Amino acid sequence: MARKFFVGGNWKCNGTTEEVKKIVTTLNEAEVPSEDVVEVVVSPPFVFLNFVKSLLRSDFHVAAQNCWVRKGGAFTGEISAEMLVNLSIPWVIIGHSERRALLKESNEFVGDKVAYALSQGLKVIACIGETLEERESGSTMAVVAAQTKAIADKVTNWDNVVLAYEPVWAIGTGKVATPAQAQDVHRELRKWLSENVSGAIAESTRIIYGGSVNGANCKELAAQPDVDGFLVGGASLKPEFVDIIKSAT
Ligand SMILES: O=C(COP(=O)(O)O)NO
Repeated sequence: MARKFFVGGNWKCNGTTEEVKKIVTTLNEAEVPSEDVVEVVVSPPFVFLNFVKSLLRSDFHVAAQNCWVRKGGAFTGEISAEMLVNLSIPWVIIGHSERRALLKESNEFVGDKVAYALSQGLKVIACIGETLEERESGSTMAVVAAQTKAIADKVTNWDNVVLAYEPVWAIGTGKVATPAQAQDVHRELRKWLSENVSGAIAESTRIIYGGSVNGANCKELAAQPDVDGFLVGGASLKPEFVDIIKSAT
């Protein structure tokens, strides 16, 4: 079965009201393939989430950047899955390497967040990826397999999960993975899903790439058989994000 191409835009901790309006205007005016061909999900910072959702074209969708792992309450600073549901925010990014590094989010904690988000009916972009040190030591697959296992063990509905392979050494560095590097890991991840979950899930689950994707390198990456789309950081704040959406195959 064909997997629908997925292009996520992770705006991270960026934006002012004026900048957000400009980005949304560019997106709303973009001529891109229909949503039967490509699924587009942008993820503004929480403070702009509802604002963007109110302005964004109806064939594009929004995601929150992370959410709390259990019911809301006395968790100062956190955003609960229930709040996202209440605001009809359909997607959430979980397990981003910046959260794993800065806030020491463990594989287990990421798995718990995925489980809770799915239990509340949210769709999850679940992030994994190795550091440069881990790659150079030859432990890439061991690391991403452990990260994937911690997520897979808690997934109750694979239809609502997109797996984002984002090598930490490529995030924000301009050092994009080569198409071969990306395809190698994506193929191994799909094999892992087939051996540890099921052949059908392996076949249907979208595995997207993130890490210095831009308008110039997206086409070659998109042409790889196991690259089902992108999770774009810096370039999602620029007009070239439209070119990346157009790279949908
Ligand atoms: O973190 C990323 C990728 O960021 P860049 O595209 O800026 O490398 N996506 O979630």
